[in-house]
Amino acid sequence: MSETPQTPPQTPQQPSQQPRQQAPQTSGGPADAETAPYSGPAADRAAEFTPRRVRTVHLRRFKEAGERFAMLTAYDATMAGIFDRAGVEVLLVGDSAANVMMGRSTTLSMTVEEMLVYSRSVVAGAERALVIADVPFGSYEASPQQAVETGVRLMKEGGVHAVKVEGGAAMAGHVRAMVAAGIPVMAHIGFTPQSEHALGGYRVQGRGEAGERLLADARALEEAGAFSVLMEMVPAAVAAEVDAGLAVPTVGIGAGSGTTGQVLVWQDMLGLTAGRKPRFVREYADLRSTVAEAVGAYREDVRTGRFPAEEHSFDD
Ligand SMILES: Nc1nc(=O)c2c([nH]1)NC[C@@H]1CN(c3ccc(C(=O)N[C@@H](CCC(=O)O)C(=O)O)cc3)CN21
Ligand SMILES: CC(C)C(=O)C(=O)O
Ligand SMILES: [Mg+2]
Repeated sequence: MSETPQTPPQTPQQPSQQPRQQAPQTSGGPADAETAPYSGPAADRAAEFTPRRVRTVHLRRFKEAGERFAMLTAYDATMAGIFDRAGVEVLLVGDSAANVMMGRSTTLSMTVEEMLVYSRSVVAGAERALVIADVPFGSYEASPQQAVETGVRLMKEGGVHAVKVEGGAAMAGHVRAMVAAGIPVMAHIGFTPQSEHALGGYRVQGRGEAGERLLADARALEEAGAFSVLMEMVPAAVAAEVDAGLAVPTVGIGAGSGTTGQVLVWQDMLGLTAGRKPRFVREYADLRSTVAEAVGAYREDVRTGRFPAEEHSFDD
């Protein structure tokens, strides 16, 4: 078990026939903010091979180069901008917004309209990351045509670059139709929160014989044209086997370290989520305490008249 990694994410070298993107900047300044998504010597080297915009083809190159990429949820422009500049390759506008943004107990009530608002916000804040939106429960399952219509709306009105669809081989026809319509699709298998009630709660999927089915689902979705397969709460060995059995990159959450990428909900990762945390969460900060202390200090300053001070006030 390693400690919190301090090094910035590495980006795999692109094939030599690819034109190099922007040369790394050596001085600070506004140009750096556009070309170098994170700072430090390793970042300067990586910037040479870092695309201006991460695309699905780059995620495939991570896998081919034996590299890993990071994905994080985002729901607003401010945080999306910070994550984007920190070098996170993929931003997911997750239907987890129903939980962490709207305080609901499940993702089932998320609507396409709500997803469009969050999507536009994240797209506005991200310059380099690939932005993917979850397709909400009830907006795609009925038919491949319904899935295409919702996917088109998320791209056309939400501005996202790709979508994520929950479900196994049963959704392969839907994925095929979406891909044919020009909608890049990430498939989501294993524990699929939209099916919480059908699955009987928050449970690890793919244990024992179910591991074979998981691999068959992943293969069917890859064959249908999914550019990536995400696995949630799957035994690490099964997830590694699925990754090895596919050409497309995989993403894991509670699926061990054998996937190409990893994803977490940002409020979990930064220590904002109250209460019991899923086993797969590592807290990289304690923002709950940081925010509570800062807000407490602000309130105290207001009460005692220490804020605002002269420098915050205007002369006549
Ligand atoms: N804040 C947040 N984080 C998430 O990771 C997340 C959401 N919301 N909302 C949508 C889905 C739901 N997810 C969840 C939520 C809870 C567990 C959970 O309680 N897991 C337990 C039990 C697992 C078991 O042993 O079967 C765990 O300890 O991991 C897992 C996934 C993942 N997604
Ligand atoms: C947990 C991730 C994979 C997700 O689907 C979401 O945030 O909605
Ligand atoms: Mg989701």
